[in-house]
Amino acid sequence: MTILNEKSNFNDDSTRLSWTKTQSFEVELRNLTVSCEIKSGLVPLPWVKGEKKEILKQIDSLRVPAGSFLAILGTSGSGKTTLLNTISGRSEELIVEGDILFNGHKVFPEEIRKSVGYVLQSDQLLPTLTVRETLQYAGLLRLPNTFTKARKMEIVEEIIGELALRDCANRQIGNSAGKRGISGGELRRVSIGVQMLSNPGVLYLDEPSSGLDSFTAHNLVETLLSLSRLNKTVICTIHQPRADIFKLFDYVLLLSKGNVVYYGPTTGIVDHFAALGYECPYDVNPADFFLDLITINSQNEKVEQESTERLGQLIEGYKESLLSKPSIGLASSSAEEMKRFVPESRNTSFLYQVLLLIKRSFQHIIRDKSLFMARLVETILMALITGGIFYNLEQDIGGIKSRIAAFYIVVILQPYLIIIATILHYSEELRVFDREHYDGMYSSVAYWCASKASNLPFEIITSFIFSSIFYWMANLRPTLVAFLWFYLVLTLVQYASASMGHMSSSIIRGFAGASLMANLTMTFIGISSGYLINPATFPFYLDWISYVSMYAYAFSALSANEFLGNNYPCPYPPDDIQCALYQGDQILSRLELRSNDIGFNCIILLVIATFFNTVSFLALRFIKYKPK
Ligand SMILES: Nc1ncnc2c1ncn2[C@@H]1O[C@H](COP(=O)(O)OP(=O)(O)OP(=O)(O)O)[C@@H](O)[C@H]1O
Repeated sequence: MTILNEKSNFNDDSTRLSWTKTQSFEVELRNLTVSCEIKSGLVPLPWVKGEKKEILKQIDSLRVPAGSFLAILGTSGSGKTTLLNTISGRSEELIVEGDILFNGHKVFPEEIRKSVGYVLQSDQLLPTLTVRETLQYAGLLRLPNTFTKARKMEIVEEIIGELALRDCANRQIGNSAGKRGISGGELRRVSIGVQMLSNPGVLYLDEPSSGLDSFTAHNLVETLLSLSRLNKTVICTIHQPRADIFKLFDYVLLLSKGNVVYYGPTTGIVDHFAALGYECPYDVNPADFFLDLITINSQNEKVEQESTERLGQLIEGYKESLLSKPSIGLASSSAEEMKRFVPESRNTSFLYQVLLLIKRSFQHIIRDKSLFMARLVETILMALITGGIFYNLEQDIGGIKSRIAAFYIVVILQPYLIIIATILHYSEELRVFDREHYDGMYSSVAYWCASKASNLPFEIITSFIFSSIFYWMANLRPTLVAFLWFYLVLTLVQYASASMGHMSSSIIRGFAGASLMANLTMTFIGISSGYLINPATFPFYLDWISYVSMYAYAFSALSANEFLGNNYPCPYPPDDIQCALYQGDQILSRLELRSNDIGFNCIILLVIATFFNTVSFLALRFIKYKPK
């Protein structure tokens, strides 16, 4: 592993951040108790107090020396993730009592989050970027702006080398939805690299080896050991490690039912349990042996009682041992390392974040071939199909009726597909946003601006393609001005629809929930377009829908564009009453639209899109989704 041999050469005395000057933290827990509130009832009411349930019970005098490697082990539900989240400042929903100290100073969740790295159990990365690009974007956003771009890239290359990612540096990340990419172990290392780029004093990892084969898991844990030797305190939770992996940890914390059963050097665990009467057989993996010992077996009452008694005895045994007493058996930090911790502020300017995120989002959209091609092919196919159905419309009564039907189809169908594509796109991208925003890489405002700007060109292009094919195939009003209005209206309704998709995704994460919300909204406002039901006939309590329906305004604009002042050849004598059926203004008045003013309808479409955009902005800003 290169990391052990290669000391970084990117010192920069002008900045706090450089590898050799990394401030590593000793992590100390004093009287730490973590509980949650369990509320009864079908719908938990915020003002009703629930029952308090302790998840972690009084963890005291637990010190993890700076630059060491600690593994938190325990049975399922023992509280490993809760502990990791608490000491990394990520347990907002829990009641935390007691103190967390970094280098002897009490720190609060906000401060902790800014100074540590947290590698989630699942890798939230954009699948279309290469390993190198992923780390470069993270470097550009996380490294201090006192570094030049060239220097940031140098640091990224160093990390790629340290994490043994050179062979796959130019390969795309990929995803489980069919996009081939790098292996699971490489994926984990990229996630670690992203966190390393904030130069954290402590690196936390939740089940870093889950889903990896044992060889890859061993390599990964070796990498983590190497990082700790670079003066990073590394703390991870892990499930049943192999014996050769177990040996790599400096310290082990054994948890069962929220109690500490052992905390101390890995080398001392066998002797500690032997002293309590539980000798680990030489041919058994110590991790398996100790985990079995601390598991409550509920197969039947008798064994459950036995295992509960044994666990109680082991917890007491630990409490009475020297290991549970402060500073016994553990190295303490030097005076230099006990310096007051200063939280890092965000490194880049707002404009820089927006421009970088726009570039990245463009890359992602263009490279997401399935979605990009689906959007393009779908637009062309939809234009050809609808153009084919309404091909070369006659100037007679049938043709006039078909024109009205065509406008309804155009304002509903194409935007509907846009909504689905938008939600599909954001359901993936927002998972990455949640992680990066939580990590403090950029502001939600910067992300919102970038996502709006990067998607707009695609709305403009796809609606141009659709309009160019459909308009002339259907034989609509044959003037350039009328075509341009048609294109503008279609662009605006598509933009408003995409904004609605974005809004749904910003409020509800995940494709299923967001598309359900968007579909319901769309069905509701779609019926009031003015084609299926005349808005003037709506019952009073539904009257408002047509005022907020983008489809109603788009339908009005397209109808006005076609019929206003446009008379079709009447087959009857000019003074025949039936000729009114061929006069555009008469047709419009029978449609009883909200407004025949195309410009006014376009402005309202913009207002509706702005409303959706404002809601998505507020949702991204104020609804916090904790990354998983
Ligand atoms: N926010 C919460 N609200 C209610 N209960 C919670 C909450 N967080 C954790 N718990 C409960 O606390 C216990 C410990 O959970 P935790 O996820 O920390 O365990 P774990 O050791 O990481 O388990 P596993 O290995 O299965 O992931 C579980 O019983 C869990 O249901």
